[in-house]
Amino acid sequence: MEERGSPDGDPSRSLEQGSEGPETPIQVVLRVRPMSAAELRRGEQSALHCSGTRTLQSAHLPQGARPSLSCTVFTFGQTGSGKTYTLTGPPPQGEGVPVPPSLAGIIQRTFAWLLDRVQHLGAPVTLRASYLEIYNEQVRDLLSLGSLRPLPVRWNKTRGFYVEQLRVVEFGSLEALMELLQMGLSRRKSSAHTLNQTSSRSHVLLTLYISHQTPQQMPPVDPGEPPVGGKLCFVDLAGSEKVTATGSRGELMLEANSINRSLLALGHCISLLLDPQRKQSHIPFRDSKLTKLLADSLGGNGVTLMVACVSPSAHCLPETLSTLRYASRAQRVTTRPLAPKSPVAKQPQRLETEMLQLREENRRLRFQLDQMDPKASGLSGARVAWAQRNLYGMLQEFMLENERLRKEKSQLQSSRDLARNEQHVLSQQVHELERCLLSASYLHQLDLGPAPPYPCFMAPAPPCHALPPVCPCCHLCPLCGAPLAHWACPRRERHLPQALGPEAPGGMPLSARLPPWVPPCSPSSAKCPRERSHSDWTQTQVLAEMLTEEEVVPSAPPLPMGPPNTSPVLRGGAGVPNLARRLEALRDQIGSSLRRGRSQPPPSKGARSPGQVLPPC
Ligand SMILES: Nc1ncnc2c1ncn2[C@@H]1O[C@H](COP(=O)(O)OP(=O)(O)OP(=O)(O)O)[C@@H](O)[C@H]1O
Repeated sequence: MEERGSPDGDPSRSLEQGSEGPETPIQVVLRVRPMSAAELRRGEQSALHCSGTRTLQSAHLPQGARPSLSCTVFTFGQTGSGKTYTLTGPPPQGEGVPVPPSLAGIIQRTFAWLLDRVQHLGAPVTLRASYLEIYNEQVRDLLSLGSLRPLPVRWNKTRGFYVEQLRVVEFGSLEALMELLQMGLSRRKSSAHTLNQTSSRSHVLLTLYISHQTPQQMPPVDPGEPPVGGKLCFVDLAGSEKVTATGSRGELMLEANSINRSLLALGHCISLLLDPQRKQSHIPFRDSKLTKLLADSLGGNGVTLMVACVSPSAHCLPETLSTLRYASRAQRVTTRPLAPKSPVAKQPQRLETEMLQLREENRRLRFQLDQMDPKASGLSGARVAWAQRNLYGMLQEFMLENERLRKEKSQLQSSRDLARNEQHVLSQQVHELERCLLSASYLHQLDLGPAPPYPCFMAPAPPCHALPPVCPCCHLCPLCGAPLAHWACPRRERHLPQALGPEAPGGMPLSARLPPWVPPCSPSSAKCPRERSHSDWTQTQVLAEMLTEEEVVPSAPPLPMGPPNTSPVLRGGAGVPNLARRLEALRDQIGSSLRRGRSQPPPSKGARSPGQVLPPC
């Protein structure tokens, strides 16, 4: 079931607003304009006499709708019946010629009264205005800075139906308002037809917004949204017309149809609002733009004044009677005037309830705060203190652990640097020893006899063999002249045949020759004869593996004095132990080679034995 009388049938919207007042009937007044010159010219007679109690007279026309809450004044009636005239008065007779106050329209009179009240009260009031027309079911902003273009009608809970992007202009004087009014009127769509030379072809809504706050104190929610406060809406409906009577054709006829359709929708809503039973149900305010924008006025939340305008002419009597029936129905519609929702305009009872709730909340929060106070006595206070101590303790622990981790990290870094240095030194030593060993083996193989103790063989440093081969014969050491193993020469393939010949003594290629300490291989052995490998020269499997092994880059050094629970990852890789093992193995190998060399008889005169060449490094 939809909310009673809610324009859009949304109950939540009604709940958001303040409490409703007593049901108030829509005020309807009748205004009969005098016979026009055209009517008199046509010889038409006046059909209405404003006398006695049978006819409501214009004398009851209010001096101005007193703006409180949301007020709507709208005029309705046949075309040419004087609706625009009633609201705005006669058009200006010329530049600077003021309209006599006695002829002023409702808008001028209302605004004059309003300004007077504002000045009298001395209250800071902001006045704004918007002005729109509904032409052929399109809403157009008459105060827009650009061209007239259709604007969408939206709806939300707080505002109800509203026109999006409608310009709202601030004004502060009657003259300023009249300027806005004239600007809007000049842009309003009007045409001439048989019954009215300046017939309005659109419904227009002039809305004045009255707020008690200055814009700085309370800016609107969005630029297009009118400020919170009172609202006065003046609606000048386009006149209903019989197309046959007005002789409208083409565009005029289309306009007339649109006007009549929207007036029909308005009449339908009013009929439904009249019936208390049907008022409970859905009111089709959405059927037209006009009913949407008048929904608040008719639906029950504002004060509404309807001015029925009729022509006295007998020629217009059927339309006049229709207007009177319309007015009669409308005055039975009741509304429940409601102040616009405002942050400061809450009801006293609601404020009192809120205050009590806030007091209770305040008391509860104070109690909770007391419970959290460490100085407070009792179990809760002790718990809080315990929690605080624990937190402090945890913080201290974190700090200590942080410090410990920092120290550990620094130790690991220095250990790593130390190990790297050690690895470097060991690498150099291994390198030198390998060279020494290979040179010695080669000399031994060539049977060159004992060699003088060349410095390069006596000590690891300087690493003369590590220098690039600059001598013409690259198999001799460029510094000391000691011969190098043939594979130690980077250009051995080019120089070896010249230096040593394609074959070494014995008719066997040098690379295939066995060193003298190698036991003769068995003829049945599949490996014999074969290309010599490093292992042939070193004769030690471990050494061969180590020499062919790729350099291991340690991920981290071992911890010399590492804590027992240190992660294995932090203890480092096997690079240094490998090098140390290689070094040790090389030393052993060199020693054993020397020993074997010494135990064998010298192969020829002047030949050097490896034992003589290579002292233990
Ligand atoms: N009270 C009045 N006194 C003198 N002239 C009036 C009065 N009311 C209306 N008129 C004149 O009657 C003519 C039609 O008035 P008006 O344009 O206000 O009618 P309307 O109902 O707004 O017409 P429409 O619906 O076609 O726009 C105008 O020339 C206007 O000056």
